[in-house]
Amino acid sequence: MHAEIVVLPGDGIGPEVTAAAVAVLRAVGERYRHRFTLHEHAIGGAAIDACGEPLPEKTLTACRYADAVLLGAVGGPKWSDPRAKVRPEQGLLALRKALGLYANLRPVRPHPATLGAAPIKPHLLSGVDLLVVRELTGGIYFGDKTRDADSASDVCRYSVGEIERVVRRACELARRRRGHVTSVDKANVLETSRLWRETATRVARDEFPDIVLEHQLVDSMAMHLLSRPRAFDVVVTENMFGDILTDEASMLAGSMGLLPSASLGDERVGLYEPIHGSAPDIAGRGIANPCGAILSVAMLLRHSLGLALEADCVEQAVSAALDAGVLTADLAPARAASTAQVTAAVLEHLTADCHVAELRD
Ligand SMILES: NC(=O)C1=CN([C@@H]2O[C@H](COP(=O)(O)OP(=O)(O)OC[C@H]3O[C@@H](n4cnc5c(N)ncnc54)[C@H](O)[C@@H]3O)[C@@H](O)[C@H]2O)C=CC1
Ligand SMILES: CC(C)CC(=O)C(=O)O
Ligand SMILES: [Mg+2]
Repeated sequence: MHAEIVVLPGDGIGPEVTAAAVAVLRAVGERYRHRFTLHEHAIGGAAIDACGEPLPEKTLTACRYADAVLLGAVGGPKWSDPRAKVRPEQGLLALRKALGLYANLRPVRPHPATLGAAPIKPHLLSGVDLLVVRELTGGIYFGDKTRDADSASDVCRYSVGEIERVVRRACELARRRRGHVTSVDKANVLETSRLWRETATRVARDEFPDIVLEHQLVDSMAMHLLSRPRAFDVVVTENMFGDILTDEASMLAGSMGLLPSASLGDERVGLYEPIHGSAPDIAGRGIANPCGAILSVAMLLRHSLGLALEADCVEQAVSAALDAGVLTADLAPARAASTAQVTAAVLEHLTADCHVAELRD
């Protein structure tokens, strides 16, 4: 197949992990004879430096016409002055909104080789397989903001339609999994959460009678995620709660650097990025974990290009590299491999022993 893919490396470790992901994408193209045409564009701080804005028109136009977008991360101290008029993060938020990517899928599946890196008892982690579906284009990140000398405000707003479509997406995904959805809100305090809960209940009852829906308040959910993570299948929640809970959930896997994501809407184009940020504390040292970015390539192949076998293959190659003990410093500080070494190990397994390869050849 032929696909046009826009690559947005961004800032900090963004370009480092994106280079790894692109190497894997190119290897998949060569191995299975697909023609992936890659177009690199600027976003975030890099775009502010190049042309004064975090999401240049040229970048947005390229993304609109692409089959998929692969992104690293944006932001960093260089652009974080509180008085700054433009911020790298605005570019990413604007891109998600412009492409209508309202459902952010963040799977969490601890790998046996990284259980030791998780600050959680291993017996709680075996069998954990959860999928957080985070609403991505509404809520407090997108509400009106005010600021004067001694006060500030951020408005959190959700419409029924915004809640319905993401809950529907979560229920559809649950149907292909274990049929259980946990909707997370703060309905004991927030009006937006009361609307969220009412809407989720109605959508599940009327359209998904086969799905078991439960509700959980976000504060206790933060605890349950760590104390009984096996209890969850699909978790659906609003934008900010999902952002925070998934960084927490990354500790089930052992590192923020391991988790991928797919941001989807109703159109074909999807945006694929690791859940982590630009990690300024380790940027430029060649030690970032590229697995979250590489696994985002697997999600891109599966969700935007319909290449499920190739996606499985990438996931198997990452698992094989982890099994072989090729781990970056976030997972194995005492015997750390570099970003390049982990990428090389993934590429080696991808071409050497991917069983899916034989199936298709
Ligand atoms: N999607 C995006 O582009 C996101 C951007 N950000 C931005 O990133 C910047 C830094 O934010 P932080 O709060 O420090 O969050 P962060 O996710 O960049 O880093 C948090 C911690 O995790 C570590 N870490 C993250 N990714 C890693 C990887 N692949 N390998 C090894 N270690 C990794 C970092 O070294 C750091 O100690 C900020 O400007 C923030 O706004 C934050 C989250 C998402
Ligand atoms: C705009 C981003 C910085 C928000 C975030 O932390 C994320 O999407 O994970
Ligand atoms: Mg985040």
